Amino acid sequence: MAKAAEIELVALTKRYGGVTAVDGISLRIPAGTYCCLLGPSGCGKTTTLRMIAGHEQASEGDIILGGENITDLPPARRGTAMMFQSYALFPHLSCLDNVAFSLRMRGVGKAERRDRAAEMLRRVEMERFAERLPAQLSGGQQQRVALARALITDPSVVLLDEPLSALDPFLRVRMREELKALQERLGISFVHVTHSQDEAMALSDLVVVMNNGRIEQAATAREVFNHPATAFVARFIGGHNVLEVAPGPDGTVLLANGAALDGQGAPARARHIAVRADRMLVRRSGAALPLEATVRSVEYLGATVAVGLAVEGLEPLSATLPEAAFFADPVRPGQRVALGWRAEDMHGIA
Ligand SMILES: Nc1ncnc2c1ncn2[C@@H]1O[C@H](COP(=O)(O)OP(=O)(O)OP(=O)(O)O)[C@@H](O)[C@H]1O
Repeated sequence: MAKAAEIELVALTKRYGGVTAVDGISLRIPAGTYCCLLGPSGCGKTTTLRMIAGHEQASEGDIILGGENITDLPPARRGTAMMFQSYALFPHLSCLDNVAFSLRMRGVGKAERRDRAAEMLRRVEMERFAERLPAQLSGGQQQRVALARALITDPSVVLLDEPLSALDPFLRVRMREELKALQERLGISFVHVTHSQDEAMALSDLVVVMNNGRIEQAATAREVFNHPATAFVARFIGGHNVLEVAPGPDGTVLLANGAALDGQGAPARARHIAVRADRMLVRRSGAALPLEATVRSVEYLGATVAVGLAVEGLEPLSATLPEAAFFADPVRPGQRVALGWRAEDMHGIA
């Protein structure tokens, strides 16, 4: 087994002509970490992954793996292995031969290749399918074979480019659990590119939120959710209301519609505040809360109910209420309500 190793990206940059796809990012991924690169389309996550894999040459900066500078090494000599979005299995090769393929390229003899490939298939619980062709497998099974193929070179890091996006929602959640369990069992790092917030939150020890070729925040999922570092992160991660604010008199903050709030929880230099949707307080109109809102929408989600709210002069807001709390005193679209939040639930963002 390869040893788990720390990855460090140092001021890593990629330019394509005039386009800066990755803009001087620095990041440390400790050995044995499940790390998700999360961000909207075009933010540079795939380019970052491809630079770590060696499929893309860095324009500037360094990639250090286990203390070794691998920036200019060819892909096969880096100690990384990539699993592609479409799995890229060879359609004319059996599962076993697909898994053994890179060993053949390395000149490993046939008997050893087959033994090692069979062992790898066993590890992903696919040994029964060894002689099948990829087209004779389900999406989830193909993914396991692709994983076995990535793992056979004994990498210290597995790189996964949107590995779950081709799967239906049920299978996606199941394979997500499998990926996490496998990573924990192997003890090596997985670096996984996704644009799905749920996926990143569910899997990651380390969530790296990217935007415009830069890292907006790199932290645990809980830290990102509870203390989003920027307004972009708070909006992108979802589940938050993000509002512009300006400093008001006597330590208050002013919302864009002029309403003054107790500024506790928002530092004086905060330009935005974020409040989790599940921390919003929605009461009967006239209750002692600072805002009056109109209910725009009510969406029943099972465990919770999402209430869309409009406050004059502010961006649309949302509140997530536990099912029982909502139905104890339900509101309907068009209804006026009082709205607010506890000062300690308001998070200031510079
Ligand atoms: N080969 C290329 N030539 C020119 N520009 C490129 C090339 N590859 C990527 N880019 C640009 O670099 C930027 C980052 O692309 P990248 O594929 O890394 O984004 P991404 O975050 O992975 O997006 P997606 O989720 O859509 O795959 C984009 O603006 C993209 O258009």
